[in-house]
Amino acid sequence: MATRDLLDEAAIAAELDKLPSWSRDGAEIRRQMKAPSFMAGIELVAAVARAAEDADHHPDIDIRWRTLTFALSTHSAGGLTGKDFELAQRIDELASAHGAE
Ligand SMILES: C[C@H](O)[C@H](O)[C@H]1CNC2=NC(N)=NC(=O)C2=N1
Repeated sequence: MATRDLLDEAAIAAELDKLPSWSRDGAEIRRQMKAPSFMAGIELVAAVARAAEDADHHPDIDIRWRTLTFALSTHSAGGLTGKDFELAQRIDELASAHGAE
């Protein structure tokens, strides 16, 4: 898959099937999670920030005490691409490692 290409509806549905914690919201996918504590959430956000820099792909992040919401979209392509789903998978791994669910 050329990860920067916009995905069609069938491809988006197939990718979402693999990421049950994520939901579609128009041109974005989003996941909300709860960290064990405020500081654990902040440390998770820092780990996601490092992954985002590595990928040169950056989520929108909302922090409300222990509740974190991550939203992904490829702004340069005007919608969802493979880059969004790759980073979503990485965020899931980091969330598990930080005890967020
Ligand atoms: C130049 C650089 O690659 C772009 O600005 C990147 C940076 N991070 C990005 N993040 C996201 N989510 N979408 C983008 O289109 C995007 N573009």
